[in-house]
Amino acid sequence: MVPLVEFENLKVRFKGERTVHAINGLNLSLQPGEMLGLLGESGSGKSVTLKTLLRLLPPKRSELEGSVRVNGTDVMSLSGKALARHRGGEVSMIFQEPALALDPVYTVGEQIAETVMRHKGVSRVAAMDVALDMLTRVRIPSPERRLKTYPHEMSGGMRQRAMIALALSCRPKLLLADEPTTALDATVQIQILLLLRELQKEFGMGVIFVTHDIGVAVEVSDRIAVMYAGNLVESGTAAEVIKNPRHPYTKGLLAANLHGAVKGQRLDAIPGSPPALETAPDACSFADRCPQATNRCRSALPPVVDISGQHKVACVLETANV
Ligand SMILES: Nc1ncnc2c1ncn2[C@@H]1O[C@H](COP(=O)(O)OP(=O)(O)OP(=O)(O)O)[C@@H](O)[C@H]1O
Repeated sequence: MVPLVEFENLKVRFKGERTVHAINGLNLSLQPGEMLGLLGESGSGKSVTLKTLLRLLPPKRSELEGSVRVNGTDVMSLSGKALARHRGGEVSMIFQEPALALDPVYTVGEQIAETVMRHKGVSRVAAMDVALDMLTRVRIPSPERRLKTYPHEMSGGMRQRAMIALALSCRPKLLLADEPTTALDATVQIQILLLLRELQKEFGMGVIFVTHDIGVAVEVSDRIAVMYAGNLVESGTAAEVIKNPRHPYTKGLLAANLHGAVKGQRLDAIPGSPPALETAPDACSFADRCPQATNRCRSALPPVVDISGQHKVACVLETANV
C-alpha cells in the first residue's frame, strides 16, 4: 500500500542572521486512515514538519533536502494549480486559533461554500448543502441558523467546530492539526478531540496531530512520534510507546507523571533545555539532559533501532539490547 505520507531523510534549515537546523533527517510514514500524534516540546520541529506537507515554509529563507510525499506525490515538485489542489483539497490544516482560518467578514456558510465551489466546481446551492451537512456533522446546534452566522458571533468551541467543518468540507485525505485545542478549556478540548477522532474514522482520513500533551496524544492517536530538537527520537503505536517507552526522553515525559499519561501533562517537566539549533547535530541532542548518557552518546549520532514492528527508537543504549 502506498503510504499516505512519507518523509524520507527530510532536512530543513532556515537561513538568516543565524542558521536554524530545524529538522535533521526525518524518516516517518503514515498509512491512509491512521491518526498520528506528533509530540515534542517547543521548538522541536513539529510545526515545521506539518508545514512541509503543504509547502508553507518561506521559499527564500528555507532549504530542504530529502523528500516529502503525499499519496506518492512529491510535494516539493508541486506548483501552480496542482499545488492549489493539494492545499485544501488533498490536504487540509486546522490551527490552534480559529481566527487564522475563519474570515471575520463572511458568514460561516459562505466560507465553507466558497471553499467547496473552488475545489469541487459545484454550484453555490450544492456547496451550501455541503456546508449545512458539515455543520451538522461537527454537531453545531441549529446548523441552518449557523450557516448565516459570522465567526465573532460564535463561542470559542463553536468556532473550533466551524473550522473543522471548513477543513473537512472537501473531504481531504490528510488533515493536519496544529495543537487544535490548547486555547480551549479542558472539557471543550476533549469534546473537540473526540469529535475529530470520530470524523477521522468516518471519513477514513489520515490525521497528523501536533501536541505538547502526552495524555492527549495517547487518547486520540493510533501512533505516536516523539521529536526532540529536530530529530525523531521514538515512534510506535500509542499502546506500545506508553507500555514500553524506550527513549530516555519519552521515559522522562511519562515518569514526570505518576499515572503515566494524564491529560494536561506538559513536556517541559524534564530539567534542562534543548540545544541551540545553529549547527547540524553530530551526537545525540538529548545527551546533556539524559540521566543515562555515556561518552558514546556525545561522540556520534544515535542509531535508529527497530524494537518491534513499527516501534523505533534512536538511542545508543538500545544497541546493547538487540
Ligand atoms: N520561518 C522560520 N524562520 C526561521 N526559523 C524558523 C521558522 N519557522 C520555524 N523556525 C525555527 O525552527 C525550529 C522549529 O520550530 P517549530 O515551530 O517547528 O517548533 P514546534 O515544535 O512546532 O514548537 P511549538 O510547540 O512552540 O510550536 C525553531 O527553532 C523555530 O524557531
